[in-house]
Order: sequence, then C-alpha cells, then structure tokens
Amino acid sequence: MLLQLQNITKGYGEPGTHSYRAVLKDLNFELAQGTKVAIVGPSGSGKTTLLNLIGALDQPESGRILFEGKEITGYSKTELATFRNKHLGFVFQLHHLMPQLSLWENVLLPLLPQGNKISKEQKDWAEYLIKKVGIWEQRYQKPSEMSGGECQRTAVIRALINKPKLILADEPTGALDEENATALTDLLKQLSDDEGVTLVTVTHSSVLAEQMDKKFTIRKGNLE
Ligand SMILES: Nc1ncnc2c1ncn2[C@@H]1O[C@H](COP(=O)(O)OP(=O)(O)OP(=O)(O)O)[C@@H](O)[C@H]1O
Repeated sequence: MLLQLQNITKGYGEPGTHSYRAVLKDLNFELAQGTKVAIVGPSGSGKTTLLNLIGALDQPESGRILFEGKEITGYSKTELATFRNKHLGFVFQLHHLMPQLSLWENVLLPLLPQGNKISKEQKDWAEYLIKKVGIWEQRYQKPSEMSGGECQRTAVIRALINKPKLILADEPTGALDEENATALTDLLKQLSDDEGVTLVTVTHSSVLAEQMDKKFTIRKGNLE
C-alpha cells in the first residue's frame, strides 16, 4: 500500500472541553499505488481536514498514517517538510503561481530548495510536461498574461515536477468554467495514468469524481 490511515481521529478546539468538535472519527483508509480517488462530501464534513492529514500539513490526535509502510505520524516539522517535498505534489483551487515569475520559472521553482543547479534531465522533464499540456508557446509569460485554464495547467505541472508518488488536489477545477474544468479533469487523469502517479482529489464536481477509479464520501467523520 502506498498510503494507510489507521484509526484516525481529528477535531478542533481543546479535547475534553465544550470547544472541542470532532471532525474525523476513527477513520480508516488505504490507497494502492497508481489509483485515482475522489473524496466528496457536504461543506464542513472534513474533506480539507483529511487532505491536510494525508498531505502531512497537519497531525491527527490519534491514529497512525503510513506511507509505503513507514509511519509518518510522529515526524518532526522538518522531517514532514522533507517528506512533502520528496513524495507529494499539491494542486489547489487557486493556482498560487508566483506573479513575478514566468510559467517556465514557476514550474521549476519546487526544484530550487534541493540546492545545486537544475539538471538538464529536470529541464527536459519540465519541457516534456509543458508541451504535453499544450502551453509551451506561453512559457515566458507571467500568470497575469495567461488564462485561468493555462494557469491551472501550469499548477498541475508544477505539482509533477518533483516526480511525486502522490498528488493531492483540493477542488482543482473549482475556479474554472465548464470547458476548462473538463479539460483539466482529462489532463489530471491522463497525466496520472501515463506517469503512474497516485491521485487524491477533493471535489464538488461530479464530472471530476466520475473520472476517478473510486469515489469516497465523508459521512459522520468516516469514509464510505
Ligand atoms: N482551524 C480550524 N479551527 C476550528 N475549526 C475548524 C478549523 N478548520 C476546520 N474547522 C471546522 O472543521 C469542520 C471541517 O472543515 P473542513 O474544512 O475539513 O470541511 P470541508 O469538507 O473541506 O468543507 P468545504 O467543502 O466547505 O471546504 C468544519 O466544521 C470547520 O468549521
């Protein structure tokens, strides 16, 4: 298994007081390498809370999270940051591209914390991805000079640049019109198929959810 969540509990407020509210309760979840899943559920059901745990951005109150069989719960902040950078790619509803950088620079940005120079192999990989999603012509343009769909495609490539094992997408098509949303859905699916990347996407879009191998719904703090 690529990812295992075992008996996860997570809430907000001070446990044992009136302020506490449980969001995820004794949740179990397993994800095999290469699978694509959608997580759906009403507003406030805990989708982002769950994605933050899977993405090592937050820690559960109890339970264990294992990645490739190794427990990551208990990692220090630095260890979690290293883990995220090495294994995970993130796509958000809003692309979060750096406004002062070109498409090309934005795509290469996640490689910079690794120090040293960006290798020819890494540049070739970036070029391959940018061409694959059809925005090579725009590579020297800044986000303000690109369409919303082009920005979101750039964000998807940026998430893939480190060759992550797992991509986490939070409402990736949420800010796009229907045509662009469909194009991005196809792209996410095709890229994860071609590159063998595992994908977890939180979405309100039934079109996107239907494209995944499996759909989970958060209900009463658990996945069904
Ligand atoms: N930092 C926080 N402090 C207190 N409560 C929080 C915090 N973050 C989330 N919550 C609460 O936890 C519950 C789950 O929130 P979460 O954002 O995970 O839901 P969601 O399913 O992603 O919702 P949406 O679809 O509206 O984005 C909500 O009731 C929310 O108010």
